Amino acid sequence: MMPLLTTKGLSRNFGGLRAVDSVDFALMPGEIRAVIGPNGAGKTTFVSLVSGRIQPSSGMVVFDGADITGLPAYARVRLGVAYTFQITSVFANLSVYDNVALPVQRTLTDGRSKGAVQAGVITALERTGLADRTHMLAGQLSYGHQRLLEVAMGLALKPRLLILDEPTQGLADSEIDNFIELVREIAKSATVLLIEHNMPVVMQLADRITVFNAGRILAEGTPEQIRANTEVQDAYLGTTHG
Ligand SMILES: Nc1ncnc2c1ncn2[C@@H]1O[C@H](COP(=O)(O)OP(=O)(O)OP(=O)(O)O)[C@@H](O)[C@H]1O
Repeated sequence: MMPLLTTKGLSRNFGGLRAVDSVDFALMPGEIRAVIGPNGAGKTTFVSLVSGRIQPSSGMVVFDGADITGLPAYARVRLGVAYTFQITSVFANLSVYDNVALPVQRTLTDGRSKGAVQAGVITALERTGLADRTHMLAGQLSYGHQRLLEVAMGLALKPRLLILDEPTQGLADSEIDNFIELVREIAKSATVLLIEHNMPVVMQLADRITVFNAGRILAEGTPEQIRANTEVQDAYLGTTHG
């Protein structure tokens, strides 16, 4: 089987800092992959390079066999790479429905009819359990529901690869259980790449784990392999992440 996504020698500098340093990475179709690592390890920079939110200093990104290095984020969305927008991009004074519909209207210019857009938005809201809140203002949703709204915004783009950046941060335990079920459901039709700090979530959800440290991949493996890896435990010592 061919990987859905690969990176080769992917690097990104910020001034003198090499935030992502020559990363070779491969993701198989249908996988749920968790990216973990201490604060400042380069996780967000790495997934931002994959999504096209930022561009690399060197190296390449290949999606489904095509070199997508240099393509802007919206062009990658059209190919099937969606990144969940941080909560700051939820428009509090727009309806839940419009928050999901707008990214679709902005990025997918594949001649979809209004009805098809509408159906896609409703499906995404149903899958995330927000269908009975479509007309509420997004700002009236609870924090947990706003985080689900971000996922709905990504899902409505019908991604083949859905990238989630710390999706469970700030959720209550009961919300986290529902979230785990949601991601398993999403993974039936898409590949999922998530940055996650909540270790029980990572251990329950991930098929494989990639551990970043100082801009590089320190280790990669199944949850069992990563749990038993003393190098990984050492990398976390002295860091303050919860
Ligand atoms: N836009 C930027 N300008 C300058 N430095 C940056 C920028 N973005 C990230 N960095 C630096 O790059 C390094 C990696 O940051 P990044 O956010 O990718 O780490 P992370 O693993 O996602 O950390 P966290 O778990 O805290 O979110 C850090 O030292 C950070 O300060």
